[in-house]
Amino acid sequence: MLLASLVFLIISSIQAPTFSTWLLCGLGKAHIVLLLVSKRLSPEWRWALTGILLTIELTLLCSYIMPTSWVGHDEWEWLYETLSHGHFTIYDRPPLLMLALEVLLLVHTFNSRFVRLASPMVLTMALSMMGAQLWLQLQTSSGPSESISLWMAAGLMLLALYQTRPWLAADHPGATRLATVLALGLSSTFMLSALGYWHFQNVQTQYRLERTARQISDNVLEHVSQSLENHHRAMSHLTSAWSMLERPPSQDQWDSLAVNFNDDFGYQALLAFVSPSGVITRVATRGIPPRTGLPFNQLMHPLSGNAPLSPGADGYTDVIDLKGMGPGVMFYLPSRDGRGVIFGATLSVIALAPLLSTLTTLLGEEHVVLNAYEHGRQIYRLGPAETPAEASYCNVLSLGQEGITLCTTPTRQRLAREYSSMPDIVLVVGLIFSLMMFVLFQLNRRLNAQHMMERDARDALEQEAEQRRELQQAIEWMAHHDDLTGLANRRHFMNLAGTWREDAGITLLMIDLDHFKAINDTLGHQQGDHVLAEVARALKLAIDVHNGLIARYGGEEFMALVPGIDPSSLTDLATSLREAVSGTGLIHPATERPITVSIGMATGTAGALNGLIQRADTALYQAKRAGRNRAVLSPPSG
Ligand SMILES: Nc1nc2c(ncn2[C@@H]2O[C@H](COP(=O)(O)OP(=O)(O)OP(=O)(O)O)[C@@H](O)[C@H]2O)c(=O)[nH]1
Repeated sequence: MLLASLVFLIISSIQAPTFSTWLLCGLGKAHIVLLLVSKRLSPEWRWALTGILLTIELTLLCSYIMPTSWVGHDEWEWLYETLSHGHFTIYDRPPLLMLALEVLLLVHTFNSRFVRLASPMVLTMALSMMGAQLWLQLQTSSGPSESISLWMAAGLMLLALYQTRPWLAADHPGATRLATVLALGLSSTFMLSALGYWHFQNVQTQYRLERTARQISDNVLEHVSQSLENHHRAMSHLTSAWSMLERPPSQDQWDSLAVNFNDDFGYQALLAFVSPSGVITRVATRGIPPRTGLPFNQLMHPLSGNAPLSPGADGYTDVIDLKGMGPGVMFYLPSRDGRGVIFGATLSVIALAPLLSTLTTLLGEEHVVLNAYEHGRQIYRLGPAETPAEASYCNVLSLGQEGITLCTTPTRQRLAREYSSMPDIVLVVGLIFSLMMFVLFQLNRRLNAQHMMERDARDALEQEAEQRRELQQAIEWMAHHDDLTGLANRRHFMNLAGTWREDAGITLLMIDLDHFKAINDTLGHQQGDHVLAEVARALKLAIDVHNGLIARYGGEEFMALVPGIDPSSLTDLATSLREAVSGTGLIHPATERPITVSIGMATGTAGALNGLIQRADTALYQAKRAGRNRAVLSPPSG
């Protein structure tokens, strides 16, 4: 793709009609070569070369968008002509669209992050600019220069495709693509508006220029026509004067009237009085030796076919060669005596060059060039030595029998002055803005995606932490409790009891299910577990009433601790526990009566817990021995 792009640019630069096209192609080729060798270059060199190219392109671009109040056309012209040794003028700049695209593509090579973000928009811009270039060229006349800019546009377009390749190759999930398309749509609308505005303004400028050119041309025509009319009127007066004399003017009369007349009209080459036979009898000349006789007959020669002194008619020639005075026209007005007999005619020769040179100041001020044509043949050129632009406007001047065509063409300087750089500024700013807009959209989308990812990751992390916390709690609970009954285990019980004040009076109870083995044996181990769990739940409820602690001591045996050592309340306590167990509704399979527990109790202080356990255990043993389903209080220790 890169090579194809290079080929297109080489073709266009070989045939480049102007230095600007050649320069633009050259910059494009340098850009491609830079891309080709960039991997072998050190970063410093790459940056330096890119910087040089970019400086040149930006300088060219600035010549479009810098207000002329900052840097005038003359300064730009001087800069370019100096740099290009006179090849290049400010009025022959590279096509703006192509130049803007090339700058974008070059900027595109700078930063890989920017490349990824801006790629789709650069590609869209390349497509739009190529389309716009093509459309503009179809609108205007086609010629070799147009086809060359098409080659150039195609080359730059391929270059843009190449540079957006990483983005095109990347795998985009559907949502991302949709977001990109939306961002592209919005940014492209903005960009196309800028392009549209630019084109509209250019068309307006073109209309304005055509109007101005027509106006200048009309002014020129009016100026010349006015001069000729004045001349003709004056000549009629002169002729009338001879008619009033009813004879040809004497030398004195000629000198007093005709010579002054000749001096008044600077563009008049010769004024003469001609006898009916065609011989010049009186003459006043400007630039032609004041002689009478043959030389002027030569001038008169073309008149012979026109019957110059035909009675009653004013006459004039076509534009003729005035032998050494360039092209010109002869006018002649016959004079008649009182009887209407022509006794001679006044002949005036107007040379075109002096006549049109009266326009020098006007043309110079307006910066236009004047060309005069007769039958399509250029016969005269006047105006500043500046290069004329293509646009010109023509009017026909009635001079002689056929008239001549006067065409005014504004110079390029004039066009440059008429052009406002505002459309170009709007276009370039619009392009940059739409690109930035797209990048911002993309950045925003990325940030959103990143934000969502971060939020998801944070949620997942929090969830995991919560799970860990729950697991930790479960582990801790399991470490401190019996999982079958949910009661504290023996160690936890001991730890909790250790927190009680040592001198607090307490009662320790050892509670054991009666004939539990038989339950297991008869109903099964699972049912035995159920019984254990139900009894534990009932015992806990009963112990909680007394703000005590209860734990599973092991097997079918429970251990409880309640504050207080009052013997009467101990009996109530034991009774409430036994009732709680029988209240579960569980029936012992062997006796077919509610299940029962035996309880051993010991009172003392919390500080002597181990001794209390031992004494309560002994009391429990005694309760079992005494027939079960009862409570025995251990006698107070020693
Ligand atoms: N289902 C079940 N049985 C258990 C569990 N722990 C211990 N046992 C059983 O409990 C029974 C205890 O039996 P013994 O020590 O003979 O006592 P007993 O049958 O209750 O008779 P006395 O205590 O003398 O009234 C044994 O059969 C144990 O297997 C348990 O977690 N689940």
